[in-house]
Amino acid sequence: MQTPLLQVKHISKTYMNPKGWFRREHVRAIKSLSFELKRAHTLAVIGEAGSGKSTLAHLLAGEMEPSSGDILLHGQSLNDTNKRQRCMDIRLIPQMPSLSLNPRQRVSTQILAPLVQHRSITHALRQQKLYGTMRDVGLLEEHANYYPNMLSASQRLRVTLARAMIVDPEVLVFDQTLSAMDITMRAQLINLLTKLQQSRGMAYVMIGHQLSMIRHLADHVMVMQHGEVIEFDQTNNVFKAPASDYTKRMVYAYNELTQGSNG
Ligand SMILES: Nc1ncnc2c1ncn2[C@@H]1O[C@H](COP(=O)(O)OP(=O)(O)OP(=O)(O)O)[C@@H](O)[C@H]1O
Repeated sequence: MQTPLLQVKHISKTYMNPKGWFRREHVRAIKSLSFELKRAHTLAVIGEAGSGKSTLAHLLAGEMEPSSGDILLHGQSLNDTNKRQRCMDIRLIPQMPSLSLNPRQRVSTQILAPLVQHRSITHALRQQKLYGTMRDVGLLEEHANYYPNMLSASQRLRVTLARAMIVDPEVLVFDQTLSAMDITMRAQLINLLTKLQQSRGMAYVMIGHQLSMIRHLADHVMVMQHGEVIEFDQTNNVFKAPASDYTKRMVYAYNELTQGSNG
């Protein structure tokens, strides 16, 4: 059997919060969580506030280490991979992508930033990658010279996507990126992400509650509660027969909304 692209094995994360002068409060944000993700597949992660979704996103992206357990890419533990390579393999798209852009830097500088550390790459190859990636996400070459405030919200999102993709990642993690978007932007993004996944084979982990996006993009849905997985199934099954109370409520509200707007 083929090794899955991403394997998360019994990871846990405990935060130590200072409490008073000498005491520390232990917050177990994630407790023994495991899942697998294949190449060109999408996993949606949903759950109540404080269930550990963002912590999972940051652990996957290597922004902090799990307290225990292991994360493997192509069967190799990310602990054994050097930090820089790891950050290129799994890229995080933040909650408010526009805010992650520097208003005083040109688009080209920001997209190229993750590549700049690679001194071995020639100028010609860098430019080729820059324009190729911009084209892939639907930006024009002339946008390279723009500053972020000269672009629309949708174009700024494309810049953050291009910045993540310039190092050819295997996995993109979206940490509630889509929650603040309007319907038109979401529809554009669904098309773009589907196209990019087909052409590049990237896997996506999508954290958030946008059930319309999940329905269109996700192969599987994972539901978290108190740092644990309470439901994991194919997207169709979750929509047809949600198992947990949380998912039942979400799917019921979604059906009310969509059937209401159709009828
Ligand atoms: N940096 C931190 N230091 C201490 N505790 C934290 C930290 N980040 C998160 N927590 C705690 O860990 C738990 C999980 O938080 P997390 O943000 O991962 O959940 P979430 O599901 O993403 O929530 P939300 O949907 O509200 O963003 C919560 O109890 C939270 O208070």
